[in-house]
Amino acid sequence: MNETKDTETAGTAETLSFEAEVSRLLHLMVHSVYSNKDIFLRELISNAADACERLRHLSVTDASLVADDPAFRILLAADKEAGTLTVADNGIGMDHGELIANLGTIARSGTRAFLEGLEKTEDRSALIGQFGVGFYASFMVADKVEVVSRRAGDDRAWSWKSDGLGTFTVEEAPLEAAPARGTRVVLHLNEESRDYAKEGTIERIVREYSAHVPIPIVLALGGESGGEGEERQLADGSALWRKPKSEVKPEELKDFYGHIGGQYDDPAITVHYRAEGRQEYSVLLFVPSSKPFDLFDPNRKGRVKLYVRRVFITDDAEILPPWLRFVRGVVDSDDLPLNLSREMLQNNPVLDAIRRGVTNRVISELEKCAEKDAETYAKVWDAFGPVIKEGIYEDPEKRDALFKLARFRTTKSGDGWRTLAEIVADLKENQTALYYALGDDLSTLKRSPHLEGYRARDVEVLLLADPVDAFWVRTALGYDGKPFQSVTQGVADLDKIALPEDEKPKEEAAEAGETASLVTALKASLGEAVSDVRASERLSQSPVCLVAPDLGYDRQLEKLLAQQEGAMLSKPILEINPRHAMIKSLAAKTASGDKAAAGEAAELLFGLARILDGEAPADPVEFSAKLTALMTDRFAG
Ligand SMILES: Nc1ncnc2c1ncn2[C@@H]1O[C@H](COP(=O)(O)OP(=O)(O)OP(=O)(O)O)[C@@H](O)[C@H]1O
Repeated sequence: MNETKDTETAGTAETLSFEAEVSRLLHLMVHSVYSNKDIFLRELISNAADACERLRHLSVTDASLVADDPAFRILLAADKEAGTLTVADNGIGMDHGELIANLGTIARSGTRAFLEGLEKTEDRSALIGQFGVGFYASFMVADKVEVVSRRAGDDRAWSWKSDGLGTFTVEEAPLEAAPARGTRVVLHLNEESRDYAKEGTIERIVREYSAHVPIPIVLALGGESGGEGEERQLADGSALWRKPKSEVKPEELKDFYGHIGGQYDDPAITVHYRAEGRQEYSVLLFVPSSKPFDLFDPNRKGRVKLYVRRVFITDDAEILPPWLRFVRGVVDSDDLPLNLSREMLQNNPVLDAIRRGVTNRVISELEKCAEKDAETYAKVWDAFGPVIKEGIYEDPEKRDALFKLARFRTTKSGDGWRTLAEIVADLKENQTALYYALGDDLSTLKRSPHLEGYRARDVEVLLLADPVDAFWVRTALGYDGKPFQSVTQGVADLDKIALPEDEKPKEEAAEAGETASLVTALKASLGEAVSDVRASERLSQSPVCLVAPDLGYDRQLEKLLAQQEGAMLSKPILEINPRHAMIKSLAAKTASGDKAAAGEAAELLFGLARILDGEAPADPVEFSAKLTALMTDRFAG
């Protein structure tokens, strides 16, 4: 942020610039990328409710903060004449520094990622509308926004103003013109948005999006904001999650999900229950149906809010493990103390029991969905599978349960998904391992030469293209007694699995003796570049491929570790296909004493194998010189 002035000066306004990314976001808002502008109000009401809940929590230890005005509420007021809409709360408020930091930069990682996502995606309309972008959404409907805020317990108030065009001003506000506590946001509606100054419109939007925020919402009738005028309550602020399941309607759940999840999609799974017994708590959680943008944010924080007897405590209690961080919602305990300290969050047996109970319940709800509603589950897996799989290696205790939930693309799945149980049920006779291929993307993986021999024998191979796959697959011992084995590592034990009759290679392999002389000649030529050269079982069409030694890591995993940790790549093994016509004649030539042929071909074969592995030949200049010479022989003259 580019502060032109950073001292707190009463009476004079400081003009500050928005952080560059906020300006980009505001530009999008002003040119309204959202087709549904109504959502701005939900964003402001959500902020107001959060501010009230944060103060309610602080007041547990300092009751004086709310002594003057103990009833939290959100007040909406519309003024048709002036074309303004006001959203006021008596929550925690913001001081000078907070106003600048919170309303001048982008605080949430999701919004930042949303912006990046928008720029990368061609089909913007599919993304827009599902995600809220917070306070800045105001600029879709307003050409000027004023915020006056007084932090609870402070004796100064501050005013923030902006037209959303690059800068904002902050100055001290006279106390008589500021709320006694909390924040007032006044939107000066633009020409096209005057409708939002009508009471009917406001009521409709609140009913649709915000009827279940846990703070009461009132509408001041006749444009009176904060005076003695008439008011109508639009929402009672009761805690939806505390109501018995049978009394809650699906629309109410969806509305609450919007508030708590910050998204506008429909939840795929709703988990609503009350735990009774040793610990008593209410749970209302949602599995979204689309991916939030900060799913892969490195801090991997969950978004489950912890309440104690309806008082919001924190969204930092890590109720669910990081691999369930996509779940949104509320857990409200009857037993925890209201003034939970940081230490207690970390070491509290009640909270630990809640964590265990809620995690197990979410897993079993996912299982239930997988069994009963494959279509919805496929959506959930599509969006969150890569995250759930993190649990396979982070939480060994949950591994079996997660293997049940896991779905895979395989050489036989097409666009569908296969479970490990299905794959195991279809193992071929004598197949002793579950084979997998690791890579960056599915379409390259599917065409990998390493799969040829497996395909020819109709052996199913898991295609693992998520970055997380490399990690769990090397720690998982196996499934149902079958180890996981990479198709690019070690000797492919394929000779024990029968080839279907009509798939048997029509041409016999080169004589073993001829192949052996070619192997020796290639080894001599390639020297230190490879750790070994050998005849391959796994190839049926391609002449060569590279594999990793039996011990150590799979080739893809090695590359990943080399990138991330600078680890050394081990020398690969070059496998040659003794049934390939070119290899056969090269072998025959070598065996009959033509040593030069193998020497000439070695560099080209090795280069080819590297290209098939997604790499450049070790010496691209040498490789292209040799290839050019060959092509000249073939095509010149
Ligand atoms: N009415 C308010 N009272 C107090 N603080 C507010 C208010 N509105 C916004 N803020 C502060 O400004 C910050 C930025 O708000 P914004 O709506 O852009 O994102 P956010 O609310 O943090 O996102 P999320 O809705 O995901 O929590 C908030 O985190 C909060 O600290």
